[in-house]
Amino acid sequence: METLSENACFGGVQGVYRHASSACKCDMTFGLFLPAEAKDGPVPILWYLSGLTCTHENAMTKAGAQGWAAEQGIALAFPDTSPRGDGVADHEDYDLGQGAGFYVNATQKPWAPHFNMWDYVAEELPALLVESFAIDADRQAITGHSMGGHGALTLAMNLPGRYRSVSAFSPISNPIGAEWGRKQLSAYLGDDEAAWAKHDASAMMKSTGFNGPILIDTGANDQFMDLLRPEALAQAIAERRQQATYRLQPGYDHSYYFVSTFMEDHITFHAEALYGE
Ligand SMILES: N[C@@H](CCC(=O)N[C@@H](CSC=O)C(=O)NCC(=O)O)C(=O)O
Repeated sequence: METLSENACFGGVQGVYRHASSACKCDMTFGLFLPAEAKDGPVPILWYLSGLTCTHENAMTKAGAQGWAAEQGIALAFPDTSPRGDGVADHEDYDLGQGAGFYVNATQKPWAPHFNMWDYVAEELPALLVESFAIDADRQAITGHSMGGHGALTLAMNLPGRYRSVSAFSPISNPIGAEWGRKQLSAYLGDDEAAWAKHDASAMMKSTGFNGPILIDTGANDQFMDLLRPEALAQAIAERRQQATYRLQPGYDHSYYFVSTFMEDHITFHAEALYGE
């Protein structure tokens, strides 16, 4: 693993690192914020999964998360959103290919050899972080924005016991029922929709749910509302009687101005779960 940068940040360190990924079969870059407490021993970690067009850098520089994480003594992981590089397939559309990995393991050409973001985020990167940094593997939580909110919710519901809490900012909530989802799931996973269900937060909520607290915020003025389909997930939460707080925030859109506004709430929410019994 190569250190690309390390900067003092709120008493801790904001680092950027690159490593050869076996899951994605290319070099991958990620950001990691370690609070001051990590000098004394392993700290809890909050994963932040980013949205379409993002790299590891967008949330790291725009979400305003480090100050709140430093107050709570929590590490923050910022993975990239897809494999990248000259030998990696891509598409001219901004919502397919590089920058749009959708947190699945692709089974279809030309994506299959590299687009394994599920394995990368669920297995490879956690193992690397626990091995290389002062991270407590037993205290993990996950959040994300838009495509990353979809990833956070589906990973949390598919991996019971892994994350103590899950939250999301304007998540893609029903990809089977919207163009932000059908396009990518058919490209990466093929036309058999049975393989899509584990990657649909509303379907997973109906079938499985989450054994822990959930917090979701979406801006009421979100310009992508019809693609996100929050109503499908809200209905599934209600039908399941799942423990959850689902808020529509008046006046807010899909941007990082919205994400940064509610970041304190989300980190406080995760801290309660990460430090509880
Ligand atoms: N290219 C489009 C839309 C891009 C966009 O809004 N991306 C969001 C995530 S959308 C869902 O996953 C984002 O986080 N962008 C990065 C940022 O720093 O804002 C357009 O430009 O309209």
